[in-house]
Amino acid sequence: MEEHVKIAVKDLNLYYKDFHALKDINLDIKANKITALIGPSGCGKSTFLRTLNRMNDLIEGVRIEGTVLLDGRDIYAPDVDVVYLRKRVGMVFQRPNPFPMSVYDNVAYGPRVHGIKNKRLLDEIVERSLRNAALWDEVQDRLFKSALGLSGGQQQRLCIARLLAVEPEVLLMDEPSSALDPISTLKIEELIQVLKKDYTIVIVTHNMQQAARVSDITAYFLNGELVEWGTTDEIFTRPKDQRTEDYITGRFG
Ligand SMILES: Nc1ncnc2c1ncn2[C@@H]1O[C@H](COP(=O)(O)OP(=O)(O)OP(=O)(O)O)[C@@H](O)[C@H]1O
Repeated sequence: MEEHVKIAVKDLNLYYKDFHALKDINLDIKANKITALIGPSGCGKSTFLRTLNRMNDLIEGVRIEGTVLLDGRDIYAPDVDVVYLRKRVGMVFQRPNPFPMSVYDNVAYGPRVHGIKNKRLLDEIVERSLRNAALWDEVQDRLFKSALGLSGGQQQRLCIARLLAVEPEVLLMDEPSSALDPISTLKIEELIQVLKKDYTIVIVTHNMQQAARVSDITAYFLNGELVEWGTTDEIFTRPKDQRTEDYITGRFG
């Protein structure tokens, strides 16, 4: 069966004023797979991730050329509703950033913004989202307490629950466990594995073991170029490009 390409990136270039940060990127992001973006610091992984839901639009002096097709439609077309795009393609950041409000209100925030007022429906969404983020058992007794009282790992899963509550299709994760301890990291990795059944996931990681453990597809970036991409198994055992080999064997980066 042909795999569905959820996001097709074609000839993508991005400039921060005069600085050419992404160079002719071509990549297919497959539905219900986990794609890991790896590469040394400053190679453009986060910049690339942000092009997938137009988060770079918020940065002054950014110019983008090329196309990013989500289910075949260009997300940079002039008629695209960016708020709706970011609901479909949501993002989790490096540091957990819950809102300074209760656990419940954090998760209900998105659905409320999208017009859901019914209390029973909101209760259902909050519980389902927290369960799907593997957090329900730990917070069901403190739903109305501040989210800022949760541990870092719990806060990050809360941010994932907040994202799931608006029913996205693609989850972008920018080093989601880099601020967490090893046990919380493991929980996030297990969660990501479960979520791929229902979502398409793109994860930036500094940690090559993490990429090898969690992802199906790996893309190696260097100096704004996508050097190569393929199945994680291929990239880690039979890379085609010497530069990839140097990086994954730890000779560089
Ligand atoms: N807002 C900005 N304005 C100008 N240059 C930027 C901006 N954001 C990033 N850059 C530059 O673009 C390049 C790619 O940065 P990016 O953050 O995407 O890399 P990265 O691979 O995610 O790095 P890291 O792993 O350190 O987070 C870097 O040279 C960076 O300095």
